[in-house]
Amino acid sequence: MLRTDALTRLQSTGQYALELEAVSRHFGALVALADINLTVKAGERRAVLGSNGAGKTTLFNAITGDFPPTTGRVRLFGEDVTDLSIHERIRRGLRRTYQISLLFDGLSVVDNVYLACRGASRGRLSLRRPKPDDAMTHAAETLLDAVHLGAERESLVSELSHGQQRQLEIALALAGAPRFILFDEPAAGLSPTERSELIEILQSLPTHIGFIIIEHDMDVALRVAESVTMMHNGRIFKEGNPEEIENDPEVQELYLGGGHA
Ligand SMILES: Nc1ncnc2c1ncn2[C@@H]1O[C@H](COP(=O)(O)OP(=O)(O)OP(=O)(O)O)[C@@H](O)[C@H]1O
Repeated sequence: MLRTDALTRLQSTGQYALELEAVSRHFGALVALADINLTVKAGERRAVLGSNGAGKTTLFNAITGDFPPTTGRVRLFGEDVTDLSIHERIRRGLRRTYQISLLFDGLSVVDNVYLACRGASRGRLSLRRPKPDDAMTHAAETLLDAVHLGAERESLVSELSHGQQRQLEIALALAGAPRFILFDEPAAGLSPTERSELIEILQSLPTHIGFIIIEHDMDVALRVAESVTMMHNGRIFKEGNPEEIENDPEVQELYLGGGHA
């Protein structure tokens, strides 16, 4: 599962998975993102933290193309993708999970992942009925094991717990060889046990897959990330490793001690 060779190759080229250069996003008079400069190395795991309205989701939207930036450039693995569609960014290995569920409730767990694998493949428009030993079915099952849902393969999504549904969303994001994933608050609403499982799943992702995680749960964020970006009022106000961020007096004042829910 680990692709250390690929990771080493990427890192030795010094390639960035993501580069944001002077990215801003305005909604009318409101400046949701102001002059964001951010780089994330290939394979790096970064947490983006900040209070409500800090601009975290808008940042994700600018990266994916859901709401392109008002000004600035976005580069993915060295390629300028600012003017590319969401789908073209997905084809280049970018994935995202949302705060709201995008699962098909009436389908089985394995069918949800199968459809995601198929959607990410070249033959996605084929009407050919897949054979039972289809490589994509195998890929779907491998992904279910990676998110600890192998035993729930045939369950309907509607029968899963909230935590299991979040795990399934991670499996969907892993479909079709992603290179970089944006996780939007994957721990929201999880029980302590489900959080531990989530941490384990995120820590076990193949090492060549980098990610950014937006997370209000500091324990989850600081345990899965090696670097942290703090946002406030649409700006980056601090970057560091988890220990530096946790011990930073300004961060404690603004975020940890500031009554943030
Ligand atoms: N589509 C939109 N139209 C108008 N304003 C928006 C839109 N999306 C976000 N905003 C505003 O931009 C600012 C940043 O919002 P954003 O959702 O990015 O913050 P956030 O850090 O993700 O907050 P939260 O932690 O609550 O999800 C907020 O003031 C928000 O009201």
